[in-house]
Amino acid sequence: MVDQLRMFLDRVAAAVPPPDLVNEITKLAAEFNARLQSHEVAEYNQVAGQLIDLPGRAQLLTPAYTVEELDDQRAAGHVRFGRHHLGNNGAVHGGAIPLLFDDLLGRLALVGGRPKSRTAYLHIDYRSITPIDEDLQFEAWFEREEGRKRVLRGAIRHNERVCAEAHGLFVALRPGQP
Ligand SMILES: CCCCCCCCCCCC(=O)SCCNC(=O)CCNC(=O)[C@H](O)C(C)(C)COP(=O)(O)OP(=O)(O)OC[C@H]1O[C@@H](n2cnc3c(N)ncnc32)[C@H](O)[C@@H]1OP(=O)(O)O
Repeated sequence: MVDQLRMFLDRVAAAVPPPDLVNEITKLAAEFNARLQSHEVAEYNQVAGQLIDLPGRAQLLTPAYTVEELDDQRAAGHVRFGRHHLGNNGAVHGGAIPLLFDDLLGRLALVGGRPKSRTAYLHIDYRSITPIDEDLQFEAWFEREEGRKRVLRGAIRHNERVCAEAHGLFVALRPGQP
């Protein structure tokens, strides 16, 4: 379902459908929404975002990324941004790139039994165009840990070319801290 929804977003972004088809699809989408509404659960019971083996852990906000290597210091894998992530001229929207890094670095910050943390800052350097509809490689790693502070870095590459780099501080939450 999540794969189809991601594809739907890409199709909506790319298509210029005739009015009849727009009306038909709007009705179908309204029906899907109504059917799902009756199955809504509280945040802590939802599965979207918890399905760690699915691309982007089935979190629709996040680009579909797949972790292929993971230990308690480093993660690596690939990501593909779709048409609905387009900024312009074939380049990924500048706001979609921090989404990937926040999720990826935030996830690595948890590995190895570390307590939950929240992003205190996330700095992105846009080094070159990040293309949509291409398989891109990413890497994330720990720079250092000082008490509750975890400083992580990341990079996205298209083949050998660096597209974007990230530098983030994640602060481990105290017990009971939201
Ligand atoms: C299957 C599931 C997978 C799950 C995989 C899930 C991955 C998703 C990850 C997503 C993560 C997010 O997006 S989280 C959402 C976005 N972030 C937020 O909403 C956070 C909002 N901010 C906060 O809640 C707070 O400011 C905190 C928690 C970040 C920090 O507050 P605090 O706990 O009171 O700590 P505080 O004493 O202020 O700071 C602790 C230390 O960090 C330093 N520090 C704090 N903020 C900063 C800062 N911006 N820049 C520099 N340094 C800072 C302080 O100087 C201090 O250093 P020293 O004096 O000790 O040296």
